[in-house]
Amino acid sequence: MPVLEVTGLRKSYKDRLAVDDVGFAVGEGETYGLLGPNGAGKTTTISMVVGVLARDAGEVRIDGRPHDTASTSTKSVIGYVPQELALYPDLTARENLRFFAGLYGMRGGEARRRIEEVLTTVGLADRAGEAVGKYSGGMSRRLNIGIGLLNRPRLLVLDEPTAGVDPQSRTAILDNVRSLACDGIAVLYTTHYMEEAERLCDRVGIIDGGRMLAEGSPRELGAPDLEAAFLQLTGRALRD
Ligand SMILES: Nc1ncnc2c1ncn2[C@@H]1O[C@H](COP(=O)(O)OP(=O)(O)OP(=O)(O)O)[C@@H](O)[C@H]1O
Repeated sequence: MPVLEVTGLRKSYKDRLAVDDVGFAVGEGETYGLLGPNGAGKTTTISMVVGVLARDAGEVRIDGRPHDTASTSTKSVIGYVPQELALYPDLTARENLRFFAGLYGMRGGEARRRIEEVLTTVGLADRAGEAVGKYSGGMSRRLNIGIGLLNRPRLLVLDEPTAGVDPQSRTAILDNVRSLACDGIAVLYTTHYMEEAERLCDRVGIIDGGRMLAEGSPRELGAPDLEAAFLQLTGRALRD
């Protein structure tokens, strides 16, 4: 059974149909990339998957259980890393993690241990005592991923985690995602970097105008690469 199963997802903003009959599944240890240009419907899709946005139609199942904005038991197994950073700049990385651990109901020794584990995972252990306001964009994003990992999610959802970050952090983030998938976490992430999706994803879904145009492994879709596949499917270059 897949960790995440999405069927017939639909969402309109007033009269604009942003997501139209989108479906896909992500299994344990699998990395699934949702690929598409700006405005394709990626953020709307994953917002409904994590349950921060109500859908108009369709179904989301986590480990076979129905999931929506009101589901607390399934929400607790999802780690969500939004595009917008939600960090307190005056607090250190460790203090930020402590705050979010508290929101997850983690306390005392359990919280302290998990925070140190997460800091090591995202490669910030030696900078954990610094105020986050002094962090680079890439380091902040890594901390955001750390927050998403605090409650040991079964499904980690990342919205454009490498957009606008320095090359060193980009590599660190990609290595992180790879090793999380090796640990059995299902990873769903959005990107418009074709080359990154080719390197990282077991499967990708190409979305445009709110519709899933094609789905498969990068090799299956490669014509000869994903960039060309997108061009073939839509008649447009991805980054125009
Ligand atoms: N809150 C909103 N109100 C009205 N329209 C919206 C809203 N959010 C998104 N849209 C529209 O819905 C469509 C899909 O947007 P969405 O943000 O899901 O795309 P995206 O693929 O994530 O793009 P990006 O890469 O720019 O984040 C776009 O046409 C967008 O303008």
